[in-house]
Amino acid sequence: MKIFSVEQIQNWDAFTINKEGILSINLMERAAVACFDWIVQSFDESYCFKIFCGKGNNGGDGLALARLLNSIKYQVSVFIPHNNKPGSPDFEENLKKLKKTSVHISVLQNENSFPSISEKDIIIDALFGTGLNKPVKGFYKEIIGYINANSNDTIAIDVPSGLYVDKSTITENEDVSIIKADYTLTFQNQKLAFLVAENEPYTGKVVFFDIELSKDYEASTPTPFEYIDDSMIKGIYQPRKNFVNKGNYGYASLLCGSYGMMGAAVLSSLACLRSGAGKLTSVVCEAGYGIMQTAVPEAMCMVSGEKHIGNFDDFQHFDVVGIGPGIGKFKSHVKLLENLFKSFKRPIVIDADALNILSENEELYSSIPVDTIITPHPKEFERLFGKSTSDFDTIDKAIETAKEFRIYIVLKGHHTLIATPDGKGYFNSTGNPGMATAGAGDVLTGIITGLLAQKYSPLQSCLLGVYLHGLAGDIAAEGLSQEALIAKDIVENLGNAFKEIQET
Ligand SMILES: NC(=O)C1=CN([C@@H]2O[C@H](COP(=O)(O)OP(=O)(O)OC[C@H]3O[C@@H](n4cnc5c(N)ncnc54)[C@H](OP(=O)(O)O)[C@@H]3O)[C@@H](O)[C@H]2O)[C@@H](O)CC1
Ligand SMILES: Nc1ncnc2c1ncn2[C@@H]1O[C@H](COP(=O)(O)OP(=O)(O)O)[C@@H](O)[C@H]1O
Ligand SMILES: [K+]
Repeated sequence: MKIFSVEQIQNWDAFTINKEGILSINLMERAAVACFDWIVQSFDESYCFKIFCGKGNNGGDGLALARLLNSIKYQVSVFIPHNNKPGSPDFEENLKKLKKTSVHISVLQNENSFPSISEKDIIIDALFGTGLNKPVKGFYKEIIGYINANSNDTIAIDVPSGLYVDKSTITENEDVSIIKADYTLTFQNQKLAFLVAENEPYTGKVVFFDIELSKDYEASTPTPFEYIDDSMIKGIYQPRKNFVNKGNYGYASLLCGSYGMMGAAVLSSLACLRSGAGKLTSVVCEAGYGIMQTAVPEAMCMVSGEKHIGNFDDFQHFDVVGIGPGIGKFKSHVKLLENLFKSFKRPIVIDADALNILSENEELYSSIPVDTIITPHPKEFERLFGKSTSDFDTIDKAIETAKEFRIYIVLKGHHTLIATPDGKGYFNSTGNPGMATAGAGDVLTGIITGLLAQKYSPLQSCLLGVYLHGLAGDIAAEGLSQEALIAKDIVENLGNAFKEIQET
C-alpha cells in the first residue's frame, strides 16, 4: 500500500473527483457514512456526541456525521470555533443541511462557551485533518487543551487535529497542541504520521476506511514510502516446486554465538532453517559446538575460536553469510569483518554485535559490499549513524544512508522500516509489542539469511522476512499473550505464518 504525502492525498481527492465523476460533496458523504457505520457498531444510543468542527473539509466531515447520527436518534451537538472566514464549500453545504435538523449548533466565541462534558459524552474531533498548515495556537490551542483535559473517549476524524500527516509535529522547544485521540478513523491509506513512535500518544487505535479513491491514481503515482501489506507479500512469495532438492534452496551460513550467548546462535540457526533454506552451516566457537549440535541437529557446524569466533575466512562454500547474533564484541572481529567484506561476493546480513563492531570502526563502512543487509535496532542505528532530532529525521537518515552506501537498512521497531539503496522506505504491518523480548532480533537475522539463500533478492528477503517474522509473532501472541511470548515462539510459528500467506 502506498503512503502518500499531504500534497498527494489532496491530488488523489481531486483526481477522483475530476476523473471518476464523483462530486466532492458525495466523497465527503462517503467518508462520513464510513465513520457513522463504525460508530453505530461501537457505541449504543445511550452515548451523546459532541462534535468539534473546523471550517475546512475535516469540519465538513464532522457536520455530515452529525446529521447521520442525528437521523437515527443519537444525541448530537456541534461546536464550531468562531472564525470570520467562510468555510470550505462542502463545509458550508453540510452546514446548510445540518441547520434543517434538530442538531444544536453552537459557535464557540471564547473559553466561557466551551460545553460541559459529562460521563456519557463521546468527543468527535473534526477540527483539522490533512489540511493543517501551521502549528496550532491561540483559541484552537485552548479548545484542544480543553478536549484533552477530559477523560472521555475521543474519536479523531481522519487525523488527530494538530498532527501533521507527513512530517514531524513534535518540536524540541515548544509544547505542541494535538488532540489525544482514543480512536482515529482515517480515510483510505496508511499515513506516515501513524507509523512513528513519537505520535503514539495522539493517534490511539487507527481504523482505516476505504472510501474508494481512484485506483488509477494510486497505481500511477510514485511515492518514496510503502506499507507492506498482504498483497505485496503475495507478489513476492514463491511456493516450492516439486522436482527440487536441497541444493535448489541454497547453502546458508551464520557466524553466531559465543560463550554465554549461544541462545542467539540457536535461535538464528533454527529460524534460518525454518524459513526454508536448503542447508545451513553455523560457524560457532568451541564452547558452543555441543550446544549447537544438540539444539539444532539439522545444521552443520564449523568451529573457530575457543570462547568466541576467532579467525575465519572459509566463506567460499556459502550462498549467503549472516553475521552477528551473539558473537560478542572482540578485537579479532574487526579482521573477521574485513575478510568477509573483501572475499565474499554474495549476499551478507549484518546484525547485533557485528553492527556494534562496525560502529566502532567507521573506516569499514565504505567497504561494506553493495546490497548488504544490516538489521539494527534503534540504539544500534544511533551508534552507527548518530542521533536524530525526531523519528522523521531517523527515517530520512536511514534512507540517505542506504543510498550513500548502497545497502539495505532494516531499522527494527514497531513498524520496522526497510530503507533501500534506491531511496525507498517500506514499513512493516505485522508484529506486536510481545516481540520486545530478547532474541527476537536474532530470529529475524536467521529468517532473512534463509530467504536470501533461497534466491529471494535482498529487497524481497527484507520485505518477506520482516512480514513473516511479525506475522509469526502475531500468531504466537494470539495463543500465548504478548507477555508470555518468547523468541522461540516466533520460530515455532514461522510455519503458521507461511501457511497464512499461502492461503491469502
Ligand atoms: N482527501 C480525501 O481523501 C478526503 C478528505 N476528506 C476530508 O477533508 C480533510 C481535508 O480537508 P481540507 O483540505 O479542507 O483541510 P482541513 O484539514 O479541514 O483543514 C483546513 C482548514 O483548517 C484551517 N487551518 C489549518 N491549520 C490551521 C491551524 N494551525 N490553525 C487554525 N486553522 C488552521 C484552514 O484555514 P486557513 O489556515 O487555510 O485559513 C482551513 O480552514 C481530510 O482530512 C478529510 O477529513 C473527506 O471529506 C473526503 C475525502
Ligand atoms: N513493540 C514492538 N512491536 C512490533 N515488533 C517489535 C516490537 N518490539 C520489538 N519488535 C521486533 O522484535 C525484534 C527485536 O529485535 P532486537 O531489538 O534486535 O532484539 P534482540 O537483540 O534481543 O534479538 C525486531 O524485529 C522488532 O521489530
Ligand atoms: K481531525
